[in-house]
Amino acid sequence: MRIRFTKMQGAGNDFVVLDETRARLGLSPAQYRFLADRHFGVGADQILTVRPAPSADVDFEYVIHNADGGEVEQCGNGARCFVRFVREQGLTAKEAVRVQTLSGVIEPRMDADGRVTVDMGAPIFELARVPFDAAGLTPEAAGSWQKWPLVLDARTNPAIVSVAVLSMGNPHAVQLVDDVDSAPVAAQGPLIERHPAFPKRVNAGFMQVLSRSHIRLRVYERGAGETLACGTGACAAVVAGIRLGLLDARVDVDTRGGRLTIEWAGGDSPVRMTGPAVTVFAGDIDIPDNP
Ligand SMILES: N[C@@H](CCC[C@H](N)C(=O)O)C(=O)O
Repeated sequence: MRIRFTKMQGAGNDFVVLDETRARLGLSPAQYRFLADRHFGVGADQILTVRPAPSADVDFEYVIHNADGGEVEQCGNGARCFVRFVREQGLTAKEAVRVQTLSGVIEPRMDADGRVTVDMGAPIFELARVPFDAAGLTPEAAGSWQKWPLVLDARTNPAIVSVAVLSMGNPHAVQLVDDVDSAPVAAQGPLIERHPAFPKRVNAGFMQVLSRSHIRLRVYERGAGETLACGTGACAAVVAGIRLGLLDARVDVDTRGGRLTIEWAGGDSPVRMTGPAVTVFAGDIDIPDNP
């Protein structure tokens, strides 16, 4: 099968974007993995698919697959690319689009300066909804909140890391580090991602606080490995930092791929994320039936 694709990136988190507004492509998990493959396919951290609105109160449906082929609930950097894509393809002229995702409705909006701001909805702290299984774990009080001590792996790496746990529609475990450059992202990331306390796996964030309005962040993403930036990871880290008493309501987040700005007023208010969204190139690719 030959398909048309667009390659996009937001702060270096890169995407293959597919238009299914007219017809479903019906790709299998193996075919998503093929598209994401950096040697045999196009190469991407996630595959984003645009589908027609499933109900009258939204403009589109936004479907997200990780590089490992698994479908997931949310992708923040992808949401910014999504609004640029639907406008550039002539699918809408709206500056703000309401988008149905697996985890609810979000609203990305084009800013006057070319960046995109997304209303990502409110963070979720109920452990069962993250989901996080705290059985046998004792929380440590921190700020107005709590952190959870996790033994990474009793056999191969018995180190204990202390993580804040929350969902931005997708699950996140955020830990504080002194220096993101020397943080053990490659060693700990896969162990946190698959820690048994997270039944749906988790995105593992490593946050260095520079001031109350500025952090540095690396994220080992579920289903994709370390990426140059993770939008929901940036939202989760800032929300965690605010609840831990370390950050103010507006924070610049420096990732390896660029800067995102995150705002959260607390409580049930939505998290707002601002950052870049760039079209890199478009093309056609032959996808094998059984890659
Ligand atoms: N890169 C994304 C997050 C993509 C999904 C994530 N890996 C998960 O499995 O939840 C972002 O910008 O938020």
